[in-house]
Amino acid sequence: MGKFEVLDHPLIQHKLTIIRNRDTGTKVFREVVNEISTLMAYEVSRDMPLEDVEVTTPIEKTVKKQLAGKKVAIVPILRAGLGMVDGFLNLIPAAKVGHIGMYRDEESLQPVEYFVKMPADIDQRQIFVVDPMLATGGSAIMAIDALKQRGAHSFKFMCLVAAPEGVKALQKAHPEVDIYTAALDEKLNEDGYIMPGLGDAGDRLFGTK
Ligand SMILES: O=P(O)(O)OC[C@H]1O[C@H](OP(=O)(O)OP(=O)(O)O)[C@H](O)[C@@H]1O
Ligand SMILES: O=c1cc[nH]c(=O)[nH]1
Ligand SMILES: [Mg+2]
Repeated sequence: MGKFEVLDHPLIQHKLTIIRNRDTGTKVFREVVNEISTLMAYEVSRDMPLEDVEVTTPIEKTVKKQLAGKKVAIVPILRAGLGMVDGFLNLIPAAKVGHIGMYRDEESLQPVEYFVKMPADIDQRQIFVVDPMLATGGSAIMAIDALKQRGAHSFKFMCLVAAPEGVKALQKAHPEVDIYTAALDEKLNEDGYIMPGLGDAGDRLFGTK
């Protein structure tokens, strides 16, 4: 079974409370999602492999560490996942970005895929799938299914708010995937929204409601 971690650093908790507030407008919402994503990227990159490298300081020659150059791809689930990309790239600027478009049918709550564009060497990359919300888990599961069909095999999933139902479903469908969230909320309501959650992440990021 992959990891399940709630990244509850005080700065992350504080910023998450700002975006939960219904009075927070689009501009601040977007900025704070970006900031939280950078903080989360710092946490989830803790186990990135290092290698020895020789470096000459002004004093002497020594052997120290550098990133081993493992290839990384960030895959946002559109639309809301887009809000997490720049924050991540702040720390891992050389990462490639793949996009997967998916919306949740309002009646059935089933995800519908509408776009996929991945880097050509996706099968060789450590993939960070990002989406602010893990609700029923349907979108995350279908996104990872789509990536596996294209040869990808190494995944971490990052969200801001998760419902217990979504975590369970994702763990059942893709047990090897590490899941990182900034908060584990209480449950889903009858419309499939996370309680207390933060509302519709895509609409709040892009001002579409
Ligand atoms: O876990 P699930 O039950 O599948 O729900 C989560 C999905 O719902 C939201 O997307 P939405 O369908 O609102 O699309 P949008 O990002 O374009 O707004 C959210 O960003 C996730 O992708
Ligand atoms: O609470 C929720 C659930 C799904 N998608 C969202 O954007 N918010
Ligand atoms: Mg939405």
